[in-house]
Amino acid sequence: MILIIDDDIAVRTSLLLLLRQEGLEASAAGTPEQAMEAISATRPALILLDLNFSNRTTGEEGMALLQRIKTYDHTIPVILITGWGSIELAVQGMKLGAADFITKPWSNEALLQSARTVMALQTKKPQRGVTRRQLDKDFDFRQIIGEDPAILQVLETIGRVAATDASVLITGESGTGKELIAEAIHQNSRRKMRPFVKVNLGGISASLFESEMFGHVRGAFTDARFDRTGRFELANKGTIFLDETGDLEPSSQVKLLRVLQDRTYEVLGSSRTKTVDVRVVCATNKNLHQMVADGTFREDLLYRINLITIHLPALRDRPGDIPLLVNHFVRNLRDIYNRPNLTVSKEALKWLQSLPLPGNIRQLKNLTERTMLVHNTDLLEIAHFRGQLELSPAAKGQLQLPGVGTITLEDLEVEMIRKALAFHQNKIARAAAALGLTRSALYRRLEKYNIPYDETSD
Ligand SMILES: Nc1ncnc2c1ncn2[C@@H]1O[C@H](COP(=O)(O)OP(=O)(O)OP(=O)(O)O)[C@@H](O)[C@H]1O
Repeated sequence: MILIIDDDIAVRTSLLLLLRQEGLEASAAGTPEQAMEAISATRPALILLDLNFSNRTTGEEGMALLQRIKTYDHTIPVILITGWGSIELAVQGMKLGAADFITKPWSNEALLQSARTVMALQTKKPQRGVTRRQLDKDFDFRQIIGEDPAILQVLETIGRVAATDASVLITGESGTGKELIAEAIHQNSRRKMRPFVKVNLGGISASLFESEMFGHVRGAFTDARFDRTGRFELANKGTIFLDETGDLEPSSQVKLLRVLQDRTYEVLGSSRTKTVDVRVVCATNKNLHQMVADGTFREDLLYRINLITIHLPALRDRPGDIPLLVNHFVRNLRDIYNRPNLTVSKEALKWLQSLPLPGNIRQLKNLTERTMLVHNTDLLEIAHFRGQLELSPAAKGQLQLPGVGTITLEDLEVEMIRKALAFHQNKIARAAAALGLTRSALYRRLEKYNIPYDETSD
């Protein structure tokens, strides 16, 4: 049962009608007392709460009621209804544990989508300790290689939320697989036969945002010689993947918020309002919470896009997956380049695990491909990879040497050895591999420079 709480009888009636028409059971309360009574009589599956309760528009009463509900039973999901002008109230409510918010005047599609999503998510509880085998039985994750517990948890979340329309925010460093995960969400959803439209928001200037996203009609502006279909229309019924969300300029953020809020937009140069039915998946390698604190990203937009957040670990935090990934890339390369006997030595796989790989999976993939293209041998060894790593732009870009005369070569060597030991938690073999030395060569230097080390760690 869905409980509608609003003191305005017109709102109560129209919401009751809307929900019942959709076959959803609903009842309504007009005062906080009635609401609490109804909640204690039957636990609702969802509450729709108008924050601008009573004639006062401060939202105080609504907020107090939200708090009462959450204290009584924090597991009941609450969707807030607020005026567009009082969106900060909704943000405050989200912090108090509301599941979502919609703005008045609401669009019926947006409201129903939100209500269904929130209720669907309620029925699916996170599972701990799922195995890769279990996940592969239930979902299609063929493209995603990985068995690290952090990745399995990511896959568990995707599996759980894919079937709902929940907006998903994917965070993680560059090259960790955000786009691949976005595709997997789409592939495992009921929208999979419909379009998956990727938009790089970082590449769209504020002046072009509307025409790119919503389209334009001929003559809408000087250069508009033809009609243009916007990305939202292309993605209708499917999924829109908004990459580099953190790079969106402030004036575009508010336009995006509007369409995500109401599921409606206007094509540039036309006064007709269009409705869109999309699932939204966003990705960024920026820290949006920090950006909100700095005032460069809208807090209401953040709440709108991150009903579910998925964080992808850096590759260096899941070194166990490196051999699996390399072998997967090699399998593909065998077919692509017709090198059926291509393999990577065990030692090389181990050595690759010791690299910091700031470019993550993309860097590993490129490194494997480059190494295999340059060396016409079937067995790829450490030396083959090392040569290519030194050439890698990621490694070169990182290298910032101190000024000439400020440090001796010996000092630099000592610093680098210490850094490698710290990075690999004093594991001599790993530190040596990362430095391009044999273990005995590293031991010699440790003795020479009097650097303390743990003999038992090797
Ligand atoms: N788990 C994985 N298994 C196999 N391949 C992967 C995996 N994760 C990423 N890749 C591959 O690594 C490359 C980079 O992945 P992707 O483009 O999804 O990263 P990203 O996080 O979106 O990067 P960016 O932030 O730079 O856009 C792609 O070629 C992708 O296919």
